[in-house]
Amino acid sequence: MKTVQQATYDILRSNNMNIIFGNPGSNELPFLKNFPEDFTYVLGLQEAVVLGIADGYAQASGKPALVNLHSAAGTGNAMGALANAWNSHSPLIVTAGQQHRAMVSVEPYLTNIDATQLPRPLVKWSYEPSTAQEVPYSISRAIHTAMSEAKGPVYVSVPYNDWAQNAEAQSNSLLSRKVTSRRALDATSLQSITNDIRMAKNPVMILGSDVDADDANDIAVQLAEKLKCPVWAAPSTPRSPFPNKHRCFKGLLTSGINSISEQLSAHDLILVIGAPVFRYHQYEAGEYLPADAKLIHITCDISEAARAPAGDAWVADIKPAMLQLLDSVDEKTTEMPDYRKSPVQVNLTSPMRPETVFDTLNWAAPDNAIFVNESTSTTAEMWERLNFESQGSYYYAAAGGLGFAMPAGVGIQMARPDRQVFVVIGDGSSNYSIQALWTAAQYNVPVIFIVMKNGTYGALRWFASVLDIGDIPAFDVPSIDFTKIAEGYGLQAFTAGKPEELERAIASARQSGKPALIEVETWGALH
Ligand SMILES: Cc1ncc(Cn2c(C)c(CCOP(=O)(O)OP(=O)(O)O)sc2=O)c(N)n1
Ligand SMILES: [Ca+2]
Repeated sequence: MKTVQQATYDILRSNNMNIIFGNPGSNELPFLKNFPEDFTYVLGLQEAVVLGIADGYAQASGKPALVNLHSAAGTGNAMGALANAWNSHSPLIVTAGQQHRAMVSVEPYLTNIDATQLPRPLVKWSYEPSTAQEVPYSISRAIHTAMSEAKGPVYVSVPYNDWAQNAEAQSNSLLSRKVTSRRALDATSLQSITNDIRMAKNPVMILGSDVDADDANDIAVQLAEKLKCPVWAAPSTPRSPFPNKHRCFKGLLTSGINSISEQLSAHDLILVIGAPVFRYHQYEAGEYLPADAKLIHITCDISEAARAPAGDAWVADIKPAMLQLLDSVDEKTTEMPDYRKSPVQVNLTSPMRPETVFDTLNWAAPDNAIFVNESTSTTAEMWERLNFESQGSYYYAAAGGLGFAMPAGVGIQMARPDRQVFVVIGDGSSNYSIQALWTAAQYNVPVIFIVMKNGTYGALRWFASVLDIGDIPAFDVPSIDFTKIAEGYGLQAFTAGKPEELERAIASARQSGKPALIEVETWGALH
């Protein structure tokens, strides 16, 4: 007779989930007892790190990831990271240990009070099984829910005495289950969209992270070349849906209601695929669409479709829908868009400008490098100067929650050992989950962290100017030595003040095959 713990590990095995990302407390120990040889436990020193690593791993591998947190306190620490995972449709099965089933209602020490409420609304499903025998069924349901489009995190709270109970023999039926959801556009919808595209004189495509998540960037290129249309990445996109040096690519769409309408005012058809309409940032009054423009929205997420403020939406899985469009639209006879002007080389000043850092990094990085961005005031320059040419080459915090990039970089590098991962992060953002450096060192995950040290919360200074706030006492973050912090966590560290120093540090880090942190002093408010 299998225990609930053994039945659960069998379900994880049958779903090819043999890594557990976690940080344990006493409630989780029975789940980890006699830890199976064929599983790996990846320890993060704080739960935002744990969930961030799992998020990066799940996004870069396309596989569901199992997270194991400690009761309410652990779940609470992970909520910021969960907001990012929710917005990036990351398939995370977040489990948390609950107190002993016999005394939960008494609320003893380490109780996860009203456990299923805590992670809402940032999970697709949240459950605490009513009996120990339900646990394997709940874990199986959690995996298939997380993996069905739109993918997303789920939460299961498990009382710690459940794991040693006997599982139902018939729970073995869960091991062979496959749940597949691959929804294409029905014929009528496809016909309607194809007609609108045929009638359009000047279409534009806005692409989002779900294009990259569904491995459809190459289809996006074929579609853009067939339609001869410009392509923008959706505002604040957390992944790169299109090669950013392609002649059709025009950059990151702006993020104000009115500014977006102005930016797209020349177009009579706006085709949005794999992104919400839209992830606005600073509020601006104005029209959601340019006059006389029609918006067509194809998304895998029914909530994105329902909440959009304008346009017509179709819910379908991204790759199947794009293949149908590619097959059914007519080739346009207009001219192909021109390449964007190449960015000018910025004069070498000391300290380096971000542009100089990015040009140097782009030169030193291998072609299929992966960049994880959390240098919030330099995102535009990054999109201008780094190469996001291949699938899965760029990641960013989908809910804008800082503390994503360092752990996600570790998870992405674990998922993609064949590609070099660079985390490019501000000196402010570096403090939100810096404990990820320890996990990189301990598990020898050779990610390279580049800290852009301008001594200030640069993006907040920009936002303050937009909102006409003036100065506030919470802008500057001077006097942090990230090399000492990195060395304290067991990581090799370098400083770089000039391009040649940055090149040398990157080369040394890559030759070592070990993780490294490079602190780069860059131009900022304190200069
Ligand atoms: C968890 C969390 N806390 C605070 C913020 C607010 N915030 C903060 C504090 C930013 C400044 C980041 O500064 P940085 O040094 O990392 O990068 P830049 O100097 O390039 O802006 S950007 C931003 O949205 C946030 N997004 N997420
Ligand atoms: Ca900064």
